[in-house]
Parts: sequence; C-alpha cells; structure tokens
Amino acid sequence: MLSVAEALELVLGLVEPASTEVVPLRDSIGRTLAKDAIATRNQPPFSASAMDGYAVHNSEVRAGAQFIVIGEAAAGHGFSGTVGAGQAIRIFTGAPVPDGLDRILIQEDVTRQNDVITLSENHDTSHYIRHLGADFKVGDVLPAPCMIGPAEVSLAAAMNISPVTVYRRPTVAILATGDELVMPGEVPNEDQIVASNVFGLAAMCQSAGANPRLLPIARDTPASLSQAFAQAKGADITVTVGGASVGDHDLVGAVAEAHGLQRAFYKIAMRPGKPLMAGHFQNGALLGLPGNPVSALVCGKLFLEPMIRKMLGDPAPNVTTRLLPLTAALNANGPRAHYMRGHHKDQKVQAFDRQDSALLSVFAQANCLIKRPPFDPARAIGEIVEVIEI
Ligand SMILES: Nc1nc2c(c(=O)[nH]1)N[C@H]1C(S)=C(S)[C@@H](COP(=O)(O)OP(=O)(O)OC[C@H]3O[C@@H](n4cnc5c(N)ncnc54)[C@H](O)[C@@H]3O)O[C@H]1N2
Ligand code: MOO
Repeated sequence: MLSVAEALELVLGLVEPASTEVVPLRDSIGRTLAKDAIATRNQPPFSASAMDGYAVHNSEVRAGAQFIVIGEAAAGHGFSGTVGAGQAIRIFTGAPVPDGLDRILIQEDVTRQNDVITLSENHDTSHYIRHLGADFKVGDVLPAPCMIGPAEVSLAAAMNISPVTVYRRPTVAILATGDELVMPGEVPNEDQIVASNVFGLAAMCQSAGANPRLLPIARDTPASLSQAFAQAKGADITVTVGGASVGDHDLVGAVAEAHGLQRAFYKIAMRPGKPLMAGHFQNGALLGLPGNPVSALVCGKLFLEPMIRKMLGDPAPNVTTRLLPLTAALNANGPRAHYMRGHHKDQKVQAFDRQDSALLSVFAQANCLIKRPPFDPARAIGEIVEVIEI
C-alpha cells in the first residue's frame, strides 16, 4: 500500500495553482497575493512626530532651556512657517515635523506659561521623530505569493494599493453518498443516520479559502451517483464521502471511472483513511474519502486542505507538524501510519483512549493529531511525538 507521503505527492500532482483575478483590497482577506504589490508612496510621507509635545532644534536642548511657542502642527495640519532660534512649535502625534526642527520634547517634560515652555531637569533623551519612509518607501514590495491576513491587508492599504491580484478561489463539490444518510433537520428512519462529515469538510474548505458546494446526498445506486457526478461538473475538486471500501454497496470508484476518473491510487497505509482514492476527473481532480466521519475529516486535513492551498498559490501547501512530549504512554503502532486524535496543553500532548474513526465526539474534543509512523514502537511518557494542529 502507498505511504501517506507518496499519496500526498500524487494528490498534489492532480492540481495546479488556479488562475488569478483582480479584487478590491477589502475582498482579498484570506486570499494569496499572486502579483507583487508595490508601494506607491513613502510611509510616513514626511518626518512625523511620535509624541504629543513641542518640536524644537535639538542643538538648543538642555535642562532648563526656554522656548517661545510660535505655532502649532497637528495630524493632517502641518506648520509651514520658519522656526527661528529659541522658538518651538506645539506638535501632536502624527503631525509633520516643521522644516529644520529635529527634536520633540514630550509635554510631560515641560512646564508652560503663556507662550513660554521650560524644559525640566530629568527630561527624556529620545528625539521622537519617525523619519520619512521609515516604515516603507516608494517601490518597496509586499512579495507574492503571500497569504493576505490582517497585517498584509493593512500594509497594502497603507501602500495605497487597491485592487490586488490574487489566486481564484477553487470550487470544491462535496458529495455524501449512502442510503443510510439524511440531511440534518430531517427525520431519519430507524436504520438511518444524519450526514455529518460533509459539513465539516465544507467548513474546512471555506476556512482554507475555497468555495465549497454541498451537493444533494447520492444514494448507493449507479444512477444516483451518476446524477451527482453530473452536478459536480465544473468543480476544481470533487470530494466524495463514503462508498469507498470493498462492500457490495461501495460503488463510488466504479461509477467515477465510468465518468472519466483516471485513478492515481486507491488505498493507502493510513489509519484512519485506508480506502482513500484520488485521480484526474472531469477537468479537475477527485478525492474519494472514506465515509467514517473522523476518517473523512482527517483525510480532509491531510489531503484536501493541501490541494486547496496549492490551488491558492501556497508554495508550501503541506500540513506542518511540531514536536511535543507525551503525558501518557502509547502502544506500539501497526503497519499503517496512525493519525491519533490528541489534546495538547502547556506544550505537552496526550492521545485519547478511544480512537475509533466513527467518534465525532472525540474528534470535537481533540485539538491535534499525533502522527505515528508505521510500526512506531511503544512510546513512554516524556518521549517526543509529531503533532498536527487541527
Ligand atoms: N471488509 C472490510 N470492511 C471495511 C474495510 C476493509 O478494509 N475491509 N475498511 C474499513 C475502513 S478502514 C473504512 S474507513 C470504512 C470506509 O468505508 P466507506 O468509505 O465505504 O464508507 P461507508 O461504508 O459508506 O461508510 C462508513 C461509515 O461511515 C458512515 N458515513 C458515511 N458517510 C457519512 C457521512 N456523510 N456522514 C456521517 N457518516 C457517514 C456510514 O454510515 C458508515 O457507518 O470501511 C470499513 N470497512
Ligand atoms: O481507515 Mo478507516 O478510515 O480506519 O476507519
């Protein structure tokens, strides 16, 4: 059976970065910048005061020095006159520092009587001037690709860049399959359950930056699956859930092949997630996930999210891991890589006792997966394991 790393490489080979589009800056959050954003201005565009106080000539500053206040500079309202020897300008944070002045005395350090200020003995020695272009200069670059979060959108705004070029959001069609499934809110028969993991997968797609499209539940018949695949046309990635295993009613692979699936692989050495399949499909990619709720979500985290990130232009789309010590021992692992549901706290991690891939209640309590390689030996308290945030 294929290893997780081999399967991931094949899955990522099924998708390419999506085309780009130009969007207003306000709509760029969570997208990946596809073209360098280049500053069209200096920030600050003038030397600016960093404090409320008085602007003076630095050469005149000494304890007890007196200055006559001859004008005012506020944010948005500069002072345009000239300032002579022994003179000061009342100034506020963000205001342009008048020409020739090179020191701000903070107001806490002076006493003022009418228009005369006197500097105190133990005054602050900082100059409190933010020089022109100290943050960025015309031509400075916010380099692509980069994920646009609160910091990047603020920087692009300060650079006066709008609109920006970003990668198009990929569309992901998500298809639950099975005669036992009903939608949340419907009344299930005694032998039915509520479709659940597709909602988690849709949420995962959305927070990764894709547009999820939840299709109606397909029944375990070739006709129903065919109809669903027809509805998935146009999606960049079609995700099926369930019907992937070896049972008589597991028809997804066969029907997808009839619709043109060129299977890249089927089954991997992973737990949960053994019956994973993937391939080129309908001008896009198909990812066939196992039906067990936790299997589907773990495979979504490990395979679907990286596919989406690659399409969004992320040059390093794989999940990242970090190393943490165990607070409870682990049994030896079997022949499949095991992604155990775990909980980390205070830089230490522990696996849940119950690891059945049907247990959404355990998954909901987990905040990480503990990655165990095939045949990983038993691990004692304090040993270091690899952890993936979920
Ligand atoms: N003889 C064997 N049986 C099974 C094997 C095997 O190797 N030999 N593998 C097991 C493993 S591992 C998994 S994982 C499952 C995967 O099976 P399928 O992908 O065919 O999934 P289903 O049989 O359709 O469903 C499994 C389970 O999950 C429930 N389900 C399905 N879809 C949803 C949904 N959208 N929301 C919530 N729950 C869902 C379904 O009712 C079943 O209980 O096969 C094992 N069997
Ligand atoms: O591989 Mo299954 O997903 O172990 O439950």
